[in-house]
Amino acid sequence: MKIKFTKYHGLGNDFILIDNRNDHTPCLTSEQAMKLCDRHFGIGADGVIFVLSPVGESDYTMRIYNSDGSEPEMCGNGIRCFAQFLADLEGKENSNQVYNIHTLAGTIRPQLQEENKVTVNMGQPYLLAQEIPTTLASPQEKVVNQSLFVADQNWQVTCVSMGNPHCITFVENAEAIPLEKIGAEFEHHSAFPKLINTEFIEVVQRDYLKMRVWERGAGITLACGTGACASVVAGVLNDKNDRASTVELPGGCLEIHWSQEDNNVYMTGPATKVFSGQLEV
Ligand SMILES: N[C@@H](CCC[C@H](N)C(=O)O)C(=O)O
Repeated sequence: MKIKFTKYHGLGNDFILIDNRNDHTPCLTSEQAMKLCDRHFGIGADGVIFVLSPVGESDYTMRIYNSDGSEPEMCGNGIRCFAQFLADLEGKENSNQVYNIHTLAGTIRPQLQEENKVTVNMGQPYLLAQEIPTTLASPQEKVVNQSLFVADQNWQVTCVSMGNPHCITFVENAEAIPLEKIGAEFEHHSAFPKLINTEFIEVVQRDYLKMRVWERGAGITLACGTGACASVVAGVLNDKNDRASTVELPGGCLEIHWSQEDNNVYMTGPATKVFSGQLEV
């Protein structure tokens, strides 16, 4: 079977996009997706994203596999690439088109902006322990600045779900965190039944954060959109940063705003096409 694909990235968080608009289910298995993500034996990517037919009132459905073949509920950089891919497919590049995208985290609304940027209404953050999910507090409590023992030391963590789960730690120097050594230990900690994405945040000033991330199912990546949103929410809960903050990631900057008016989190950042090709599976 021959399948066309296009590769995009959002600040170096890279994805293989597949036009699957006529189907309800992905045309590749999770094992096939995992092979395509391999940086030596495949195309190389942090995930594979499928544009599927709509569910309910939505325009399209997004499904994604991480590079290890697991399926997350949502992907922030991925949904900007998804919107840009749709704009390219539909010839809407220079419009302010809004798409209603059905995801496993509910309906998410990306809007095209100028210069390949996309603003996404990422919806409301989930803060209760049962919603993350985590056993770090009783089900109806929030996990804010709570102690977690990982890799032989105590970390003060805050947990936020943007549809997918995040554990955020504020540190003096994000660069100094040995992510490659400790990231997997956070991801697989027994306090997180669905595993966890882990962010380390250095507050440079109240509206500017530096972030490094270990993603569930993908390891260290150059950027994580849901992680940047969750980190700004965590910073507000800990009175570390403003509701509107720039988050600098290894791959570049995202603008995040947790709106006081509607409680939704808005993310603005680029989505860049890399190349197109054809697979034979
Ligand atoms: N890179 C993404 C998040 C992708 C999903 C994540 N690895 C998970 O398993 O939850 C983003 O930009 O949000």
